[in-house]
Amino acid sequence: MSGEKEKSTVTSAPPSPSPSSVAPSVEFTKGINGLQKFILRESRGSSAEVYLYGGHVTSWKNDHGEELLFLSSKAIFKPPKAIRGGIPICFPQFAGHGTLDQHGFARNRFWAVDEDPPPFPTNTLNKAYVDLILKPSEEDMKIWPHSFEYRLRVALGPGGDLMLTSRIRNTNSDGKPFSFTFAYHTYFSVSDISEVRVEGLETLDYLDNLQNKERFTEQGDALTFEQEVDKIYLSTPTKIAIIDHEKKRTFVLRKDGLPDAVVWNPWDKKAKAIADFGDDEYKHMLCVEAAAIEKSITLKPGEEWKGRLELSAVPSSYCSGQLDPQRVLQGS
Ligand SMILES: O=P(O)(O)OC[C@H]1O[C@H](O)[C@H](O)[C@@H](O)[C@@H]1O
Repeated sequence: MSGEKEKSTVTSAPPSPSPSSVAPSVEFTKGINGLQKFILRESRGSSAEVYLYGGHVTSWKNDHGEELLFLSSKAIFKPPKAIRGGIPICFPQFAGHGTLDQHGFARNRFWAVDEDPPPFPTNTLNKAYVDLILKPSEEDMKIWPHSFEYRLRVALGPGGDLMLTSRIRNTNSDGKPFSFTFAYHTYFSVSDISEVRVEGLETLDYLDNLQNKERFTEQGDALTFEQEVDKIYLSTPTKIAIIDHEKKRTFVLRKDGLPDAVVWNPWDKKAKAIADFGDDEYKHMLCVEAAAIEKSITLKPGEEWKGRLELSAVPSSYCSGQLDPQRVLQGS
């Protein structure tokens, strides 16, 4: 199959702020190995790519065309392997927290375009966005016997902010509730992991996946990285920052409905053991994953859960300490 354009749609037509700008647009095309993807473009030049396979965001670029997400050079765009990098969706199970395969199955299913999504409360003016939907197949129901509708909207705002909204509804007709755990497994691209600091998680409790999920309390300082890390921070604030000193760039995560945050970097030894991950690539990535893990989400038939993640990348004149938990709680 060729990489030819199949269809092009403009989702909104805002007034042009300058003669050089173009309206936000959404293009449906073929990506790697002929897998279908959407390219979202906003008027100032930033863009994002979303594959139907996995409902997976694989690229997010700022208005200078710089890639902000890490995607492994060894990523395999071939089902049933999940794509290594970008934003895999972990649903209905995070990692091995249950009987399903690692991270559940949403990340390696083909999603469909949601042609007629229920209304969103958020304003879509000036945004390029796409709505996807995942419903379980008969095979899926054999391993997870529940009927659901998972709607995902991926939107790119005029400033280049990337927004993911998940709406998951229990559509069981047998009257049964279901429970799930969840994560937006975001791989951020960083210049050098040893130059990176994470703010917003200091002093919090976490479960350490490298120590039998034992519970510890983080020290008072911002997180820095010198070795493998795989921790689930609990009851985290709605804002977390990843400060990349070398790039002079700060990523800000804002999240809603997602109390936990996983921080993962495999470091050198584990990197070598992951087939679709380059030996040295751990130096250039950090996963900070907005999640709901410690307390699973339970939905009765007809109930819907919403989990939202908003990512922005700003120049690092960003003040250290801005995400002091107390100040975040006070809303400053
Ligand atoms: O290799 P994957 O199945 O994509 O998982 C990659 C990583 O995901 C999460 O961050 C988990 O906390 C890690 O334990 C796991 O190694």
